[in-house]
Amino acid sequence: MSDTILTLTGVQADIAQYHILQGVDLAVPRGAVTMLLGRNGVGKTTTLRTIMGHLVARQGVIGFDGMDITARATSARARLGIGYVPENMGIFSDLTVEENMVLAAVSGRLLAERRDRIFAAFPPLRTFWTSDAGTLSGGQKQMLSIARAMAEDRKLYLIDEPTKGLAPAIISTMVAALRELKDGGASILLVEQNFAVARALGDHAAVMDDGRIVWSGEMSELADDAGLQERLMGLSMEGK
Ligand SMILES: Nc1ncnc2c1ncn2[C@@H]1O[C@H](COP(=O)(O)OP(=O)(O)OP(=O)(O)O)[C@@H](O)[C@H]1O
Repeated sequence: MSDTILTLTGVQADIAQYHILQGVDLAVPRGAVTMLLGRNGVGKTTTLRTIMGHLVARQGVIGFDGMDITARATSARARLGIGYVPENMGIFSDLTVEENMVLAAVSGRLLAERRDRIFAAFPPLRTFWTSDAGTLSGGQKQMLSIARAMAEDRKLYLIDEPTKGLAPAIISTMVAALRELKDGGASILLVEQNFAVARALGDHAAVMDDGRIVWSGEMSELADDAGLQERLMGLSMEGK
């Protein structure tokens, strides 16, 4: 079994007439957290969407767990074990928390053991289990969206800005839950603007600029080098 679960080689993708991904080369190690970092608008979300198949790569190869998935449908990628937590959360407001979870389980059943693990990671979901998801707070919705990705065992989680707009206390809950997911052996590719969160969770980092990966290495190396952070990501990431 290769140590790398996902590889992107020269991946290019367009949104309408715009050439957004301009040749992304990325290797995501198995059983670790890789942070995908970079300034606003450089193509991080587009990279996740292209890996999931919501956008079609017009050039390049996406390899997952030893297979070429470049031409596979999104549903096939999900069946192979890729879970995606989009930034806009992708939850159903009119359904209860429980119904949202059951729908997320491919088998249509949520195992009790898995449900208990999710309750342990996100206690508010137990409290609001029978409430409509639309009535949850922003942080609780974010928890539900990550919990939905955990409804089945995934080989790889793609998670887009899970702490965006959350209060500091909720950010710690989110970090603890993501750490638990990581400790369970999951491979995670995580887009994050909060550098403290990136530092706390990341094993590896890849930095994007203008539709390409411009740096990759150990998260600790980037975290310890303020000059490198400034050069790669600008002052906006500093001190966060
Ligand atoms: N539907 C769209 N139509 C046109 N351009 C788009 C569309 N969606 C994204 N873009 C553009 O594609 C580029 C990459 O966007 P993307 O969302 O991938 O960036 P990002 O790195 O995730 O940024 P952020 O950190 O701000 O979320 C941006 O310039 C954005 O304006």
